[in-house]
Amino acid sequence: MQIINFSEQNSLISIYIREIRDITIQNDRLRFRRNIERIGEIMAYEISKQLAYKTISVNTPLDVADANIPDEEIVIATILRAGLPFHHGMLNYFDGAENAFVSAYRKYKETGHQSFDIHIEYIASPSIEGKTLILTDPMLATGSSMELTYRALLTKGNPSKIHIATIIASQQAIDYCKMHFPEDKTTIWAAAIDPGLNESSYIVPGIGDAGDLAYGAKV
Ligand SMILES: O=P(O)(O)OC[C@H]1O[C@H](OP(=O)(O)OP(=O)(O)O)[C@H](O)[C@@H]1O
Ligand SMILES: O=c1cc[nH]c(=O)[nH]1
Ligand SMILES: [Mg+2]
Repeated sequence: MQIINFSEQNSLISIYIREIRDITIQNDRLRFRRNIERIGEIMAYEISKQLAYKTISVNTPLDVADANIPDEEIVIATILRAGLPFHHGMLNYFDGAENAFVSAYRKYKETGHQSFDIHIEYIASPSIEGKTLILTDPMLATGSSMELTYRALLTKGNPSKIHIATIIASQQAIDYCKMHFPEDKTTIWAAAIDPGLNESSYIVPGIGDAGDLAYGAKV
């Protein structure tokens, strides 16, 4: 399984990650969502370099030219709700992709946010049989939401390739995904990989609650 950690090299992504993390900047929701979207755009471009391509002919006003276009059918899947701006960024670049949406959220069992189950209640997806599945979620904390989403999507077919795209992953979630996704056809793309999780399974240092930062607190 290939793991690509963008924080190992400096790029524009470092600026956007800084703004997403910084408590003096991250509460500007418009900027927060747009930064996530921008990372989605850059990541889509990086993923596009790993696709298979075929050559077609196009008629220009003057002659015929060769053009290389992806030879893979792409489905971009996201996990509601924090995944939406990230998904949108990917879709800005893979504008011809099909789309899948899965709701996975933490249902806390008690106050104190210590103990929770992950609930999946909604899935809207095309067939993913033989296609390239890009799973997008800005936070990969324990990795459970990503795994359960993947399992839910397997009811729609077996993808030929899987790209897990995230903004911040914990090292624990990377190790978890290595155990629960097919080794030979999965690549993980992370803008940053953080060392820890706190007792509420939030990534440390992380960013806080991505869904709340993007869309406001929920009750
Ligand atoms: O790796 P995990 O431990 O499963 O945690 C990560 C999940 O938590 C966040 O969603 P959240 O449950 O906060 O829902 P929200 O998008 O509605 O805020 C995030 O977007 C992931 O889906
Ligand atoms: O750190 C975390 C973990 C789960 N969900 C988030 O939004 N942030
Ligand atoms: Mg949340």
